[in-house]
Amino acid sequence: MDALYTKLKDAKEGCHSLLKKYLSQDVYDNLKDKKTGLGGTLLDCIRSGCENLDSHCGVYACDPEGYTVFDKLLDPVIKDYHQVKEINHPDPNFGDLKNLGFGNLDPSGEMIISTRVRVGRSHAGYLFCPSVTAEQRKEMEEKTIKALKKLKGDLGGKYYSLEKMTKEEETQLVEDHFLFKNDDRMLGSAGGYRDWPSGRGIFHNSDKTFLVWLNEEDHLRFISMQKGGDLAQVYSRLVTAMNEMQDSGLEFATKKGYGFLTFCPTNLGTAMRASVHIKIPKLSQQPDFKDFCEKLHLQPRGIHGENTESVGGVYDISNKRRLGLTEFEAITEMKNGIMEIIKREKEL
Ligand SMILES: Nc1ncnc2c1ncn2[C@@H]1O[C@H](COP(=O)(O)OP(=O)(O)OP(=O)(O)O)[C@@H](O)[C@H]1O
Ligand SMILES: NC(=[NH2+])NCCC[C@H](N)C(=O)O
Repeated sequence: MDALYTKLKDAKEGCHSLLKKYLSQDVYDNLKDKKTGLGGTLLDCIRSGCENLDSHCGVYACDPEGYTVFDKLLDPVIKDYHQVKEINHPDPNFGDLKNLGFGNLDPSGEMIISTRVRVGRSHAGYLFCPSVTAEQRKEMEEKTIKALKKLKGDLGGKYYSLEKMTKEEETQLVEDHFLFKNDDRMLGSAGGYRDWPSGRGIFHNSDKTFLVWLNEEDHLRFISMQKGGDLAQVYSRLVTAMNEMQDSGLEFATKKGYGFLTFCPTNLGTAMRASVHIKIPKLSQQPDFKDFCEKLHLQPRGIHGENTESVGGVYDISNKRRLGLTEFEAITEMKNGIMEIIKREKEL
């Protein structure tokens, strides 16, 4: 670990990660011999950011308790990413579904191709990617399948194990933006693809508007998505599903003031990312495009996921902050930002 830390410390050009910013020699010395009750180490938290100097965040939590044991590093990273002065995340509040104050963000259907809202969740008491075992992943898979079987009506569906899927089925699901893949070098170096594809899979309803990812970056990702810009419908479906999951017997990892615990500190709190795939050929060419998004607390991505390129002026634009505000505030921040994006594109 000392050699990795030296590599990070010596890095200059091209290394702007939050890990580099906050892992001072003092913090390093203070944390280097600590361990969580489950055996999680500082190395588990920092390996990816040291091996990938172009990381943005560069830190992961070894396990839920990592957020306490390694708080001297993780707390400043969390405050910086989510732009909060204190870590004091509110209780969940998804708002009043009958009175959300938004509907379809693009009724003409000219700009928004599709809308997606996801939340991450971790099973309480389990390790995260760097050290979870294949047996534990299988155990979590079984528990999750049992819980998902209780979903009824439009949310009900089937589980597809990655181990049993054909290569063609897998490729098609990835192409259609439904399924994850194993090509994120930052997640890979954090241990995200150990024992691949064992214990991984996807649950979805027949329309593929409600999906659950098992044992990708987080133990669980719950996703609602559909074509077009009807954010109210997509969000309401996710909230309904999450309400049903409360009675499903699954116990999610949380920490007071931090909300729902996830592997990456950028996802903590609501663990919610609400995105649209939107055509913005003019705005995306403006020199201030990134700053414009940043000011609206939005994050632009390419359309095949994080760290991919845009295709034909279509971008994935989502809320950047997930901690320090309620789910309803986060979705409203995203909605307001997307309305500004649409307005500016139309003016150009
Ligand atoms: N609005 C959207 N419409 C259709 N597909 C989407 C939309 N937003 C994201 N996707 C697809 O979801 C998949 C996952 O994307 P990505 O990994 O960037 O985000 P994520 O699942 O929210 O996780 P993370 O933020 O941890 O990377 C990709 O295939 C991406 O194209
Ligand atoms: N999928 C995520 N957790 N994305 C956030 C950042 C991921 C990566 N470790 C980085 O620092 O750039």
